[in-house]
Amino acid sequence: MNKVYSSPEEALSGILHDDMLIAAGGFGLCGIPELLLDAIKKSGVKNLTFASNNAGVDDFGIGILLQTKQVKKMISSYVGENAEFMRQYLSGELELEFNPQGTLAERMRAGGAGIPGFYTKTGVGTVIAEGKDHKDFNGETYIMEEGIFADLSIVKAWKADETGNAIFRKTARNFNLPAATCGKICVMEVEEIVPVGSLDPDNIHLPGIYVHRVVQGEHEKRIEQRTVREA
Ligand SMILES: CC(=O)CC(=O)O
Repeated sequence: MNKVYSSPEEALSGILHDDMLIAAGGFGLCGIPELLLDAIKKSGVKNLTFASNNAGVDDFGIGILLQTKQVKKMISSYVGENAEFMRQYLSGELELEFNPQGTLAERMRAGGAGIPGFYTKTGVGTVIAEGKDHKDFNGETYIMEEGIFADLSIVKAWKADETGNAIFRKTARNFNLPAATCGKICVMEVEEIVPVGSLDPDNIHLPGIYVHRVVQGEHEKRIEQRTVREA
């Protein structure tokens, strides 16, 4: 089955609609599915909820969709370094569901594994715990967190074969992996698409069975060069 699409717009065709919950990979500014985000921006879909560790910066990552007011709600753990995010949140335009970072990763992993909820000690006694089910296990109190079941996953891999067996690079691996598994459909942009059989099966981080569509992405090195140029 050929999963390779010729453009980010093609890779998302027939999938996007208003009010979607989208799980997006990326950590800091690495491993961001930037071309797919750009295609979502161009599509004009709105009232989106994103589950993503961060909301990018003003002109990169999910930040570009905040500028166009296409995002209704963020489910995130780190929301710094984005002035428009701060403005929209403080003015009440943007909803925010704040999660401890490990809880967010586990919520995505749980959704990908079909697990609707789990108990964690993280957040007990803080605002995070307000309104959540509390339960004691072995004399310790835990709170229940819900798995994330997204309509769509968008992720960025370093290398993948044409069937979506993927390898992520360094820090870009942490959120891309669970984000990829918790959506009904996973669209992946890849820095380098290689022929089936050329990746060592022992080195695959994400089996292609989770990935529905693949599209050629750009090299992160380009971003490093831009950052150096702008510094
Ligand atoms: C510090 C972080 O959580 C990194 C990020 O911006 O995603």
